Amino acid sequence: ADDASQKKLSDYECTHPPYKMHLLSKSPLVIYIENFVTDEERLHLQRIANPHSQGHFKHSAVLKGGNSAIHSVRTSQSTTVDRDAVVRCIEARALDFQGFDVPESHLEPIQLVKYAVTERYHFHTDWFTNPSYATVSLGGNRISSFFGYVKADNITGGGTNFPILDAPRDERWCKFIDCDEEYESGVTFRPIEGNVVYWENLLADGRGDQRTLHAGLPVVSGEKIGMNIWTRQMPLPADVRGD
Ligand SMILES: O=C(O)CCC(=O)C(=O)O
Ligand SMILES: [Fe+2]
Repeated sequence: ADDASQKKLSDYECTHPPYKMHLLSKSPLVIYIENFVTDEERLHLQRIANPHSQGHFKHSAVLKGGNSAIHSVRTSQSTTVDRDAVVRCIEARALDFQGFDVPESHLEPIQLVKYAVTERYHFHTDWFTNPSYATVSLGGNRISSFFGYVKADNITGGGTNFPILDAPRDERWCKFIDCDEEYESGVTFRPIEGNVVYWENLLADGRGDQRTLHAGLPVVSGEKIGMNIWTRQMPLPADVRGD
């Protein structure tokens, strides 16, 4: 099976799916994107995250600390994935989406996050609140985030809640956000495979935007695998990029 998937990878050609965007908020900028990650890519990510089915997921974050406005408690497990042709294709899409002129060197390695039943990620911001994590030599702060759903079949719970965002009123949003949530609870995105939420983390002056506070709500049943693609203000050190 490994040979088969290796062979398939050597014939692989990067093509981008016709994803569909919906503007959720102009300030902070939040864009919901349907079908940003294809089924083939999702299955590939699940496979490379679990090379020996034991999993490479760890309870410690890659860059831990500093990125918490309130709590950084995360019971989920995270891992980065090797930059193979499929991963590069997703990276290229994330760069193109941001207007073509973000250099590849500003992208952190794609991070996958896995949640079993009851696991969650408490309220936090993706931008580092501790300036020592966001120095020029470390690539500065995280200008933007893509959070996508790589695996979420038969899941209950596990939405992504942004408590400070205003919930949109049009019913067509109810496909993507939990419309049973109280208006005061902000916006909770449903975990829907292939879709991603994109947002900008920093204000125009470079300070972190508190309104991007969010949490991964506890998974009630099923398993969830999410994907983070973070873009920095400046190039990352080569060893962090893994080049
Ligand atoms: O799991 C989620 O819904 C959100 C995860 C998240 O915010 C993160 O990994 O930074
Ligand atoms: Fe986050």
